[in-house]
Amino acid sequence: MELIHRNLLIGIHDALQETFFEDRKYADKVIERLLKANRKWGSEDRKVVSQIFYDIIRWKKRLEYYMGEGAKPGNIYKMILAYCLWTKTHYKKFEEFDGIKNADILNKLKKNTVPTKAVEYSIPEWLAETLEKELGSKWEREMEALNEQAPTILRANTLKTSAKELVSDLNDENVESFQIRNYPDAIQLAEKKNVFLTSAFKDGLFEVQDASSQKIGELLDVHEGMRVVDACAGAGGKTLHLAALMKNKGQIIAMDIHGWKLAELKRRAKRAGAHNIETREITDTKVIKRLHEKADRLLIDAPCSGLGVLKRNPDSKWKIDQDFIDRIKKEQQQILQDYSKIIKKGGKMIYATCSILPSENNEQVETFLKNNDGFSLIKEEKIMPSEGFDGFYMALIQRNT
Ligand SMILES: C[S@@+](CC[C@H](N)C(=O)[O-])C[C@H]1O[C@@H](n2cnc3c(N)ncnc32)[C@H](O)[C@@H]1O
Repeated sequence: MELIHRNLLIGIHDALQETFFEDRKYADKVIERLLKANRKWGSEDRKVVSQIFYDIIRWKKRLEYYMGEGAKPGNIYKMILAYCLWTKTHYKKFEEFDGIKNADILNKLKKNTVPTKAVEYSIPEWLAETLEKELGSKWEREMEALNEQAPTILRANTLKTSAKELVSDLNDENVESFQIRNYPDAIQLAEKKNVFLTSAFKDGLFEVQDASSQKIGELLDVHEGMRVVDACAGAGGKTLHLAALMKNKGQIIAMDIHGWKLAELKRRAKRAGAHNIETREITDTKVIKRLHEKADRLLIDAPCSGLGVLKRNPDSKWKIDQDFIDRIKKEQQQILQDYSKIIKKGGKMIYATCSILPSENNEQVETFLKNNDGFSLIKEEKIMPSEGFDGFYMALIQRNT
């Protein structure tokens, strides 16, 4: 890789500044805006900018060690230089690098050791402790996988097409992809491309959705004509999958505490041709109470630490802390308690997260089942990032009485 154009360097710098130091600025949105504002950059330039931007976010703590100081608004060019030296990225001697002592960085690199596991895997010290406590020695394998780039996976919208047809349609638009064994509607891109520009996307033939996430819809065992509640629907990644699995028949009630996410869901549903979705913002407890014992199926895709999807959102490891995880765990148990009442007797629900911590996953389900003897576990699945796709947990639970 080469970093030889000054405007790309400045772009990467500004995007990192925003992501690291501004509140509520998320890497995916920051890079999207940067690339949109620079339409004249060619596809190779875009690739270089995205890769260096995401790699530096991923490896921030390790780079801070090589720099000999923590990241701050005044030293991000030094961090970019440390990255170029570490990864042997070819760069020009830009004026922005003037005055930075290469030798100090190179000396650290030459030692070829790092002081702690947290530096090695580039995560906060508290997170290394939490991962070790919860996963034992296998946490290192998972963190190694989480520091890789995620593949781009699409879900063919079976209301309009099939995975096989989608591969062929995308091929006609110069996007190479292939089907994935054991994931009936998933296809993987051969290389990163902006698929949102394709007519296949505009025609609603697919959604970007990781392969692990696609397993959740399938596990819920929905059928045409059922009433299904998606209680934490967000912008509807899984709702749209459920609509396709139900062949647009029956009713899906998609809920969330954030109305703006549901508005985005509606836009996506229109593009996908999904007509059986109704959205309801959760403004008070009555919204839930009205649905008690009304649903055949319930999906709780709970808010979580997001530690299973760090490949995709590496900045979140710098934005969360142990307090956040402790708080979210309390919410997860409360959501399970309150929302499980929505299922009819004999109905089923899924509790899912994109976390790899047992305390957010099976331990939550164990606590719930201990306190609610009318429910029983049918099946659970833990997908770890080292298996290739995102880390996810899902438990299928039946309401008996
Ligand atoms: C993991 S995300 C959902 C992702 C979504 N299901 C998808 O597939 O795209 C969790 C969602 O739960 C929502 N949420 C947080 N607290 C909630 C609560 N108490 N009740 C319902 N939704 C909640 C968040 O706004 C967020 O959209």
